[in-house]
Amino acid sequence: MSDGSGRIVVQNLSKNFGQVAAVQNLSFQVEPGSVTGFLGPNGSGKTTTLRMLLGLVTPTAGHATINGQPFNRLGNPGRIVGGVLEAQGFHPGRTARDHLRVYGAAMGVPDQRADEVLNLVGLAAAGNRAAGGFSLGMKQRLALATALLGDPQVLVLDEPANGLDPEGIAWLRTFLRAFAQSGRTVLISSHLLAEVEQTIDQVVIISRGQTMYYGMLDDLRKAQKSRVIVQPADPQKLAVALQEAKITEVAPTPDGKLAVVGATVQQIGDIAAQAGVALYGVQEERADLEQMFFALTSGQYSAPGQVAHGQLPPIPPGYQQPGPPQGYQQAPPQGYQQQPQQGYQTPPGGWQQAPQGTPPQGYQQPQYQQQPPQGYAPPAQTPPGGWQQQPQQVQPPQPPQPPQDWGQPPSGPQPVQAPVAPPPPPPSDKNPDSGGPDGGNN
Ligand SMILES: Nc1ncnc2c1ncn2[C@@H]1O[C@H](COP(=O)(O)OP(=O)(O)OP(=O)(O)O)[C@@H](O)[C@H]1O
Repeated sequence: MSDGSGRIVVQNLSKNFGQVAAVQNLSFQVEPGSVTGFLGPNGSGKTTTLRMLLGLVTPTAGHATINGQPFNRLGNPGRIVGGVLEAQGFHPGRTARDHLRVYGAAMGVPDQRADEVLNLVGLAAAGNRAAGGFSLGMKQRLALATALLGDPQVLVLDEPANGLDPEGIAWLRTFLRAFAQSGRTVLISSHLLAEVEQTIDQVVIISRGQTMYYGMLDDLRKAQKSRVIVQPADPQKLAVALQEAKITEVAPTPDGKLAVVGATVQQIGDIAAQAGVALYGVQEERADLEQMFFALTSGQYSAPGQVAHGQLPPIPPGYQQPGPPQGYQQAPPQGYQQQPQQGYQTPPGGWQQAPQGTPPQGYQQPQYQQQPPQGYAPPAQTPPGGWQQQPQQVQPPQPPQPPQDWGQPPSGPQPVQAPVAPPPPPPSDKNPDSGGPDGGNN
């Protein structure tokens, strides 16, 4: 029996495709009134999880429920869940309006609902155009319109921002925030944190099918740390002086500077002065959220597998406390090798190692840049990789930036009149040519 809560529960969910463990023991919950981002690199298991949630793939173990029920036991799923797994499967010669009417009829909603949802997604002017001529962004909107036909309580969207231009992303953010503010539930996946950062409240980050972080985005923000890059006249002497002052997280940078964690600019300046070491430059750098994401998903770590809600992620590389956390493998990074200077002995314990390996495809390897990336215009959205330069002064962590559009009155989908009869096909399974939603792999 559906509990009507609008809650999504994923419990110890696993899926193997032969030898491929696509999803491993995944657990999280999405509450109504919130937007949860389901994030992970390509191939990390996002789509497989969403497919299990939408009843398109049979789990190997565990379960996923909406309103306390597996998808296939929801009485009229199209009225409860709107799902978009890919913006494909539209009949190319059919107009957007006709496409919606066909799906609406299967769901038992009146024809006029097609125009309502076209308006909701900003496609009113394109209702008479054939979907085959739509851009990717327009197809995303049409797919969303299809999911909204049944005026659902829950939205599950796989990479909804894919193909949208910046204006489209801003629009989607406003729409999803308003949808959630009207008391409904939103779960969206993405492989780009920056793309959804301003939209989501809660985040589930997965890598290789396993949970790396599950909790509020604000808590992840608070976990950001800063480090200070110092350019001393004598790096070795300063490193020793810092060690003696119990500041042990000190690492040489490839260009002969020192990266210091756990000390303020002032503390370092004082220690340098006492040690008689001249400083030619001091800059504070703050790890941005995207970099936390890289650190969590780069695959260099053995994954923790089960992470309780609110559990903070491991400290990103470069910010490790002395000694690697249990279960973690540290190795010298690519592009950031430990390079003791000539005649410059590495002090024992406290030399931190930075990230290893190549980032997942599509990602920029975070660099320990001394200069902000070219063209970087802070601060509305921090670009991937890179560190925010904060010369000389230690800045407190930046408060989360509310999206510009927050606070707008909810403008969610309008109620559908005359709920009707036969259980419609899942809206996500829109491709009549797919030969079955699971592609024979469930
Ligand atoms: N039907 C299938 N048969 C075999 N392997 C599959 C199948 N579906 C997914 N996989 C594998 O499961 C893993 C997770 O894939 P999935 O599509 O869920 O990842 P994803 O995070 O959604 O990736 P992307 O961001 O690229 O869409 C991958 O290794 C993928 O190759």
